[in-house]
Amino acid sequence: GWKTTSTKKNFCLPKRVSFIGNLHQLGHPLHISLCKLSKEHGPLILLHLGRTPTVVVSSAELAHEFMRTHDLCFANRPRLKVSKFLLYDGKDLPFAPYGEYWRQVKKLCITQLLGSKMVESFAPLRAREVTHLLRSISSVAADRGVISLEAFNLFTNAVMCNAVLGTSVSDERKKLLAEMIHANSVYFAQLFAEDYFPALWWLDALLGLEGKLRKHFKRWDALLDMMIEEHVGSSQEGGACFLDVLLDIQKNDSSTSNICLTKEHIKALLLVMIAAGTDTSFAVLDWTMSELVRNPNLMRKTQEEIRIIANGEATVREEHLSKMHYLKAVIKEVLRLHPPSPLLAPREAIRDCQIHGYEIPRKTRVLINAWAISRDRESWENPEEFRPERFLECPIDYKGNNFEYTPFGAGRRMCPGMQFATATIELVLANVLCFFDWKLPDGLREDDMDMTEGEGITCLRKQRLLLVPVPAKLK
Ligand code: HEM
Repeated sequence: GWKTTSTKKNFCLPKRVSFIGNLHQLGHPLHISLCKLSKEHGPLILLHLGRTPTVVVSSAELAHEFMRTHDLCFANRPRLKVSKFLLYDGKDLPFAPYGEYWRQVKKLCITQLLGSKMVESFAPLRAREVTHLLRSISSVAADRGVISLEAFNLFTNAVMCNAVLGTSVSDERKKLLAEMIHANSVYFAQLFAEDYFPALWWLDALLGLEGKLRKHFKRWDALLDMMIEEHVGSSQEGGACFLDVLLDIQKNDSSTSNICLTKEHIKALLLVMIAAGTDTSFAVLDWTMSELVRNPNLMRKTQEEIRIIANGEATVREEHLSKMHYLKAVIKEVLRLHPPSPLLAPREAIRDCQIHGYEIPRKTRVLINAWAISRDRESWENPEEFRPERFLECPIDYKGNNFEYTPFGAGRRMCPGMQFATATIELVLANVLCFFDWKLPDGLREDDMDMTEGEGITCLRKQRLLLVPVPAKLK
């Protein structure tokens, strides 16, 4: 049960109805409804989601407690039904329980798969996919047509798949993957009865949810088998991809690691890499284009910087990016107002822990509302305003040391894909903004843009943005 400590601090408990607890108070999107609750009840609230006690953290100071001071205590993830079914029961990385397997694979990601050297080695691949995207935008522009930002989703997917599998993916497969990744995101946001009322595990089956999840998993499993088979049977161009590294470890050929990987581990890891890397990076592109089109002055300022630095070259290259301070500030501001994972990923207390005098028992689930924190008036001036300049004026960044701003999380469970993601995002934005001007389709005004968020664990716009690309007149 919940105890208060000697200082007798009581948790802020929104009034709850017996049995369902606070589930009825939660709306969509979850981070916004939790933000409203925390405004009413304080930055640390305890919800009873069914039988699962869940703490919601909504201030920078408390985020620091959970992800820095007591990070080890909260380094576990809850064992959710969706990860049991879709991620081969936690054989992935994001939902792997805290322990030796997680530690080894995380190390592998940081030092090899997603480390600086590997990210650099993918530069030609990023350049190739950017050229491919620029060509498809050009052909739309030549017909004075409209392009859906879905094209940018296929781009992030292509970069990720290429890095994972070492080969290009057909357009047809890209579309299939984009659809399956979106379905994952929706399943991860879904409330399954078993997660909140373990005794009611059968209810998910009765409601047909479990059947759908199983079917979805079977499609993934077959696709992953096929991708591995195709990879093993083909000769590779270029350097090592993620799958090569994993297969080497499986054969025990690698001297750098002593993890024991089964085929299921490999499939789980491929699945999360492809999914975690695609949707989140696309979300940043989606919101950046939306915010810039809505703020034409900022769009102009961003383009001016890029065009001066690119200085008439045929493409913007990675060497140019380090000088593009305003573009980097735009991306930071997008990650502040629209963090792709607004509640980070759920954590679970490994043991009892005391935070600010509150006793938090083992197994309590923890949600860090990064969305609410990066819009908190305590930390940010005019937080609702899209103003990239704020990042030119302050040294705050997303590397996990500023707890008022943690779009990639912080501590042991922090995202290992940050560098991979920013390299991709910066390059593609610099290019599409350099070579095209972007307008809304006829009849739509900036003020009419629908900025509502859609469903799913990754926060994307509800409506795909449609834009008219116009080739830029470069001097
Ligand atoms: C803009 C893009 C991205 C954002 C905003 C993002 C955000 C996040 C967040 C918030 C977490 C949870 C952190 C926590 O619990 O403290 C996470 C975890 C993770 N991300 Fe990312 N991510 C992005 C791109 C990527 C990419 C490109 C990859 C790799 C392919 C990736 C792989 C992972 C993995 C494997 C984890 C789990 C880490 C663990 O549990 O130890 N992410 N990410």
